[in-house]
This record gives sequence, C-alpha cells and structure tokens, in this order.
Amino acid sequence: MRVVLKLGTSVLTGGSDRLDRPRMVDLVRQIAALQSGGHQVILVTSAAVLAGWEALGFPPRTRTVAEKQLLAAVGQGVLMHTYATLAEIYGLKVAQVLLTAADFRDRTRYLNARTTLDSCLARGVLPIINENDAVATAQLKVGDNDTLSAFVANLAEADLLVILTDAPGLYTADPRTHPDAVLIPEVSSIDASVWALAGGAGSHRGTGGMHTKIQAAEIATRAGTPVIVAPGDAENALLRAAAGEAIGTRFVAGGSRLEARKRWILAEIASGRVLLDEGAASALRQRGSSLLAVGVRGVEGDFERGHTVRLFAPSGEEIARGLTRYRSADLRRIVGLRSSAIEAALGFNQGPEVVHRDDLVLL
Ligand SMILES: Nc1ncnc2c1ncn2[C@@H]1O[C@H](COP(=O)(O)OP(=O)(O)O)[C@@H](O)[C@H]1O
Ligand SMILES: N[C@@H](CCC(=O)OP(=O)(O)O)C(=O)O
Repeated sequence: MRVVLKLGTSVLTGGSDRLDRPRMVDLVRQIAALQSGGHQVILVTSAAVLAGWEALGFPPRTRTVAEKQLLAAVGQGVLMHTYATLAEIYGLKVAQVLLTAADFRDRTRYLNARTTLDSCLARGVLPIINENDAVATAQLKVGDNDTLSAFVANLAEADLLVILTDAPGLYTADPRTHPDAVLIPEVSSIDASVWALAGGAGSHRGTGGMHTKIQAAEIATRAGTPVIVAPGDAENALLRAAAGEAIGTRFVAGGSRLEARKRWILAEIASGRVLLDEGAASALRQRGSSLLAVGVRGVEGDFERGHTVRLFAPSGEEIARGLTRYRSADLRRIVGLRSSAIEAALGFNQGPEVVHRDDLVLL
C-alpha cells in the first residue's frame, strides 16, 4: 500500500512555539514501522515557517511575504535536518522534494516529480515534501499543505491519504468554539452540509483549518484515494489509520481510480468557469464529446491556454473539468460561434475544440 502522510504545524509543535522533537520521533517511528511492513510512505510536512521563527529566536511576527519566505528558507533546512537525524535512528534515509503549483500545472514538471518520488520509494528512501515557500508567491502557490498533500496523493496514485492534525477529526462544528460538537466518523459524500462544518482558518499556527482538509478530501476522493483526518497525538495514529482501524474521520473514495492523465487534469485548483448550453452539456455527458465553442454560453475568470477549467451545465451543476485550448480573453470572443467562424473572429485558430475529449474528466 502506498500512503501519503500529511503532518500539520499543529501536530509538529504539539501546540507550542517550537518543533516538538519527542513527538516527531514518535511519528518517524511509525513511518519506519509502516515501511518495514512493506508499505510505501510519502511525507508532506508543514512547519518550515514555524521552525524558522524558532531558529531565529522568535522575531516579532510582521508576517510580510518577504519575512515569511525568509522564515521558510531558514526553517526548511532545520526541518529536514531534524527529520534526517530522527530517521537515522530507524535506519531510514530521507529526501527533500519542494513543490509548488507550477509543478502540478506543467505536465513535464509533473512527470518529473512523479519519477523522483517513484525512484525514492524504489530505493526505500522517505520523500519529504513541502511547498517551495521561498520562491512561490501567493498566486503561484498551492497555498496550504492539506491541498498539496491531496495533489501529491493524486500524483503518486496513493492508496490512502492520512492527514494528522490537532483535532480528533471532523466535528459537527469547530470543537474549539462548540464544546458540544461530536466526531463524524465517516463522510461518504462531500456536499454543502459537509462544507458548512468547517469553521474558521484553524489555529494561529496552522493554515486553513478544517476547510482545507475538506478540500483535500474532495480532491483525493474524487480521484479514487480515501482520506483519513485523524489526531496526531493519538497513540499510533498513523499505524492505526493505515491498518483500517476506525480513527478520526474517514472520507470514502468516490468511484474508481482515475487514470494518471485524468488525475493530472484534476491536480489543480481551477479558477476559470465555462458555462455550457444544454446541448453541449448532454453531448459531453452522454456521448463523451469534445466541447466546441458553439456550446459555450459564458466564461468567468481569467485563465491561460492549457489551464484546467470547470465546466457547468445550465442547471449550475459542475459536470466536468478539462484543459482549455483557448485562453479566457480569446474564448470570450468566440462564445457561441461555429468552429468555422473562429479564424475570422480571432485572426487565428487553435483548433475546433475548446476542450478536447482527451483532456476532459466528467465528474
Ligand atoms: N468542524 C470542525 N471539526 C474539527 N476541527 C475544526 C472544525 N472546524 C474548524 N476546526 C479547526 O481546525 C483546526 C485544525 O486546522 P489547522 O489549525 O490548520 O491544523 P494543521 O496545522 O494540522 O493544518 C482544529 O484545531 C479545529 O479548531
Ligand atoms: N508550507 C508551510 C505550511 C503551510 C500549511 O499549510 O501549514 P499547516 O496548516 O500547518 O499544514 C510551512 O512549511 O510552514
């Protein structure tokens, strides 16, 4: 079994202002135990910013982008050194892989990252992933490590994504503000009622709170990987989650494993929306057709050629995602046109399909 494990800042600090090394050693012990049981583990770790803040003696939190990038650059080294030292106790070698949104968007970089992870796993080396915070600015970032871990789970075609955090799982409301909230052991479908449970943006150290964990669960389960959100301080949390024990909240995988290319298409937070007419929506759904400009009624957001866009039926339902062959500015000018009229409207032509059927994933 291939497991992606995500450790949040909240887990790695145990709620303090420092890396909690005793807790980290226990987590590394569990990773080593999984590996020696024949499983493959990929670690997605947070806490570089926190580790940098600790290493520099807790400077005042200005939290400008430049300051955060400095802290991440300092802390990433500290973090890796800590993992490498702890892993050595168990005879485990580690590798650092820093990724950012562009690595998921560009197919060559995506495939390279996948090869690197495969090579690590084939050699028994533990890949340790974080976002490349030192170089990525807000627009270029995945932005939070819950989502990053879901992208990694897709990339690596993982059998399970385990997100360890400081909450015991997904509760009926934020347990910090609602003491009467109760644990939801299983979520079989992520609908509006599930989104409504996510409270604010998590702890002051973490990013995103439960919202980004639900988002991660949606991305991974849609591509066929089940997700467990569980408490990092519970004894043997990782081993129990991997053994299929009931711990935390389990998000059931929706449908079958998608092929690698389709996972790649879903491996992006798509901001662009393309609104279809009824004929196009049913041609896509029932005949697996490509999307032509004639069936497009509207375009929302800004995107480039090659980006993933979300396709909506007139009912407002999202029916598919796919790679667009026209950037938003051009697509707006060919809405509703027959393919033969594209050239005259734009002065050039990038083919009759707005989204080719090979680049389309029906939801
Ligand atoms: N419905 C909910 N169930 C559980 N936790 C929730 C919920 N809504 C918000 N939270 C908050 O999300 C926090 C975990 O997110 P975060 O602080 O970002 O941790 P991490 O560093 O592990 O990513 C919890 O401490 C909890 O207060
Ligand atoms: N990449 C950042 C962590 C970003 C993040 O999502 O943090 P968290 O919510 O603690 O998982 C860092 O290493 O500090």
